[in-house]
Amino acid sequence: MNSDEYHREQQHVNFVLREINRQIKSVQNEYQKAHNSTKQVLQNYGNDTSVNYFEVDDRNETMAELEEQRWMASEEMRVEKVVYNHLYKLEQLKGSPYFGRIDLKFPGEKHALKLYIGTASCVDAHDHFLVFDWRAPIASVYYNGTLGKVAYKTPAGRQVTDLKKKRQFLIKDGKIRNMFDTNEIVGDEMLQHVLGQKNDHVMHNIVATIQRDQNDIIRDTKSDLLVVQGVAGSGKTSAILQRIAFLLYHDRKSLNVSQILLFSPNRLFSHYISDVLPSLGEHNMRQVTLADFLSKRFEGLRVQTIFERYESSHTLSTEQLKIRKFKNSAAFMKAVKRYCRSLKADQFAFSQILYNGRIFFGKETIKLLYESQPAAVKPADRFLNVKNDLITMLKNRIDAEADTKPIQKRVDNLTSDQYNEFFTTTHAKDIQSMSGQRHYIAYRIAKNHLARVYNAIFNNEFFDPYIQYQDFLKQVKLPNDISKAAWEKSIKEFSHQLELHRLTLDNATPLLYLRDLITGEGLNHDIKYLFVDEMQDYSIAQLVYMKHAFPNAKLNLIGDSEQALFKDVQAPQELLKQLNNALTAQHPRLIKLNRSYRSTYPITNFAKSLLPDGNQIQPFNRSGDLPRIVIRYNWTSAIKATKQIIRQQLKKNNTVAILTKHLAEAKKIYTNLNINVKKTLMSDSDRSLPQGVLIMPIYLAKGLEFDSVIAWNVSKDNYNQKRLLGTLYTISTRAMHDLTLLSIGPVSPLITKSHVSPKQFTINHQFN
Ligand SMILES: Nc1ncnc2c1ncn2[C@@H]1O[C@H](COP(=O)(O)OP(=O)(O)OP(=O)(O)O)[C@@H](O)[C@H]1O
Repeated sequence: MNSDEYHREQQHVNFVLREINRQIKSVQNEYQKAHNSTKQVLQNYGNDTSVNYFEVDDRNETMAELEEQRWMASEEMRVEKVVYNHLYKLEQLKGSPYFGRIDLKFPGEKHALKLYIGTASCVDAHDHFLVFDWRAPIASVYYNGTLGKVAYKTPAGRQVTDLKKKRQFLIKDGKIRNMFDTNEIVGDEMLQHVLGQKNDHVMHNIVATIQRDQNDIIRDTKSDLLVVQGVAGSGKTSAILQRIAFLLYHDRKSLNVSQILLFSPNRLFSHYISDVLPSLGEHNMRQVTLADFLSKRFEGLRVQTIFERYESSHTLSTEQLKIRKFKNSAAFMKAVKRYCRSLKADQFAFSQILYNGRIFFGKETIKLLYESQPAAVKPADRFLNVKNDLITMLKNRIDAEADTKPIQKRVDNLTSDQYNEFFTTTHAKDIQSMSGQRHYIAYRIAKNHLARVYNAIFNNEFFDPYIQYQDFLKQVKLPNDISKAAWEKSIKEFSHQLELHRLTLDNATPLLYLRDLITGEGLNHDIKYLFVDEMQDYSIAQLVYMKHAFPNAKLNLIGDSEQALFKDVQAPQELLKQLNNALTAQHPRLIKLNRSYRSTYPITNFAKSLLPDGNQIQPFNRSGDLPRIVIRYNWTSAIKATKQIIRQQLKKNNTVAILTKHLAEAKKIYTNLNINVKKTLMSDSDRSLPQGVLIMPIYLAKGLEFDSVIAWNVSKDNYNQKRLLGTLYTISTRAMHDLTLLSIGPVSPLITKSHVSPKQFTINHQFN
C-alpha cells in the first residue's frame, strides 16, 4: 500500500481518537456527577432508615418516604451504571479505535460510503457514526462478504449493496502498525501475525479476524440447539465467547448477562477466558463447572468430579464399564422418567418428620395426603400439594400451640422492650388491638418452636430420594450385556458410598433427575442461553439433565468428539446423531469447523495423522519446526532429556507445559525434575497459569494452549489402549509453536500404527 494512503488513514485514526478523547473527558465529568449524586441519595436513605417508630401515624408517613428514597437510590445507581458502561466502552477504543473498513456503494448513490468497524460504536455530536460496533447488522458485510454485491439483514429487512473495498488494520497505541486490502473474509496475512504471537495465558478476542464459519456461529439467532463440532484449535471457544457478546448486543432489550450460563471444564479454563468479554465491552457471564453445580445440588454429599472419575477409571472391570455406559445413556434417563411417571403412592419413599425425637408427621399421614389426590394430577404437582397440605397442618398446630398455657405464660413474662421487638414489620405494625397483638406474639413464639418442622417440610425431608433411586435401580430393565449379579453389586456399592456421604458422578445425574421429576423442583427458568464447552466430556445423561434443568434455555453445545478423554474417540456424525435423538429440539443446527488455527502447520499435520479420519482437518499455514519424538529407556535418562528440552525451549518460548495422562505421573515428574527455572505443579483448584515450566495432567489443560508442549511418556506401555487416542491427540494439539513427545521405551502403537509418516517428525533416540 502506498505511503499517501497510509498517511491518509493515519490522519483519520488521529481524527477519530481526538473525538474519542474529547468524549472520554466529557463522560468522565458526567460519571463523577452521577457518582456523587448516588452517594448523596444513599446517604440520605441511610439516615432516614434510623427514624423512630413509636407513633402509629408517623409510621405510615415514614414508610412512604423510605419507599421514595429507595426508588431514587436505585434510579441513581442505574444512571451511574449506564454512564460507567459508556465510559468503559470509550476507554476500550482509546488505543485501537477500529480494525476494519468497508466501502459500500448503495443503489442510486454517487460515492461509496466509508465505514469503520471496531469493538464498540462511537458517534460524534452530529450523530455520525465514526466507528460501527462489529455486531451492528451492517458490519456483518465485513465478515461475510467478498467484493461485489453483498446483502445484510436489518430490522427493516434484507439490504443489498456493493462492497467496493475491504481493509484491515492493526492499530496499537493510536498508530497503524499494519494495514491490508483484502477480498477474502479476513486475510491470512493478518491471521499469520496474530497467531504467531507468544502465549500470555489469557485468551484474546478474535473480533478483528473472525472467519466466515465462525461468524455463522456468532450470529445465529434462530437455533434452540446449536451444536458446534470443531477440530482442535478451530476457534470454538473463541467463537462462542464472541457469540455471547453478539447476543447481548442483538437482544439487548430482552437479554442480560445473568441469563447466560457457561459450563466450563475447570477453574483454570474459567480464568483463561475471563478477559475476552470485558475486552469486548461486555460483563462476564456466569461460569460453573459440573463439579460445582452438582455439589450445590447435593449439599452434605461429596460428589465425584469428572477428573476423579477419569483418574479412577483405569481400575474398572469390563463389567463396571458397561454399567457406567448404561447409566450415562439417554435410555437410562428415559427409564428414570418412565419410573417417576408410573409411581404409585405406596411405592413412594416417604419419610416421617420427627420433632424432639417424636414422630410429628408419620409416613402413613403423608402417604394418605398423596393418595387423596386425583390420579390425573402430575407427580410433581401432587408432591407440591402434599407439601402445601403439610404446611397447612403445621400452621394449624402452631395456632393451637399458641393458645396453650406455657406459651401464654411466656407472653406475660415479656419485658416491654421484648414486646416491642415483635412489631418491626409493616404487617405487625398494623395490628392495633391488644388481643390481636397478644395472639400474634404467641403465634410467633410457637412458630419459632416448630421452626425445625417447617424447615423439614420446606426442604422436602418427608421424601427420601436415595431410597427411591435404589428402588428404581432394583427394577430397571437391564441391557443384555449387564449381568444381574454385577448390577446388584453396583447397587450395594451405591449404598455403601452413601454411608460415606459420597456419590459417584454416574449416579449423580439420574438421581437428580429423579428427585426433580418427583418434587418438581430444581428447575432454573431464568437462564435463556446455556453453553457447554468441551461437550464431548459430558455424558448424554448429563446433557439430558441440563436440558431438563434449564427449560427456557437455548442449548449451545461445543466440542470435538475426537478430544474425548473419558471414552473412545467417536466419529463426529455418530455423536451428533446421539445428541439429536436425546435432545429433541425444534430448530437444531450443526456447524462444523475444520480449519485449525492454534498450532503451526507441522504440529497440526502430525496431530491429524494420529486420527483414523483426521483428513477433514485443515491446518493453518504457519511455519514451524517438526514435532520431535525423543526416546529414552529409563526414568533417569527421560528426566535428563526433559531438562535439556526445557532449557532449549525456554530460549524461544515463555512457557513449556509437560502434559501427562494422570495426576500421579505429573506429581512424580514435579518431584524429580530438579531444574533452576520456575516449575509449577497445577491442581484442580488453581485459577491462573504462571509462566515457566507447568506440569499437569491433560484434563486440567482442556481448552488451554501453551507455546511449547512436552507430551510425557508416549510409550507402548503408557498408551496401550485405543481409548487413549483422544488423550494423546488432545495433548498434541495444546502446542502452539513446539511439540516434543517423550517416550520411555518403545513408542505407542497409537503413533507408530497411525497415519503419521517419518517425514512428519524428527527423532532423537538414545539408549542411556
Ligand atoms: N478467527 C481467528 N482469529 C485469530 N485467532 C483465532 C481465530 N480463531 C481461533 N483463533 C486462535 O486459535 C486458538 C484456538 O482457539 P480456541 O481455543 O478458541 O479453539 P478451540 O476450538 O476451542 O480449541 P480446543 O478444542 O482445541 O481447545 C486461539 O489461540 C485463538 O485465539
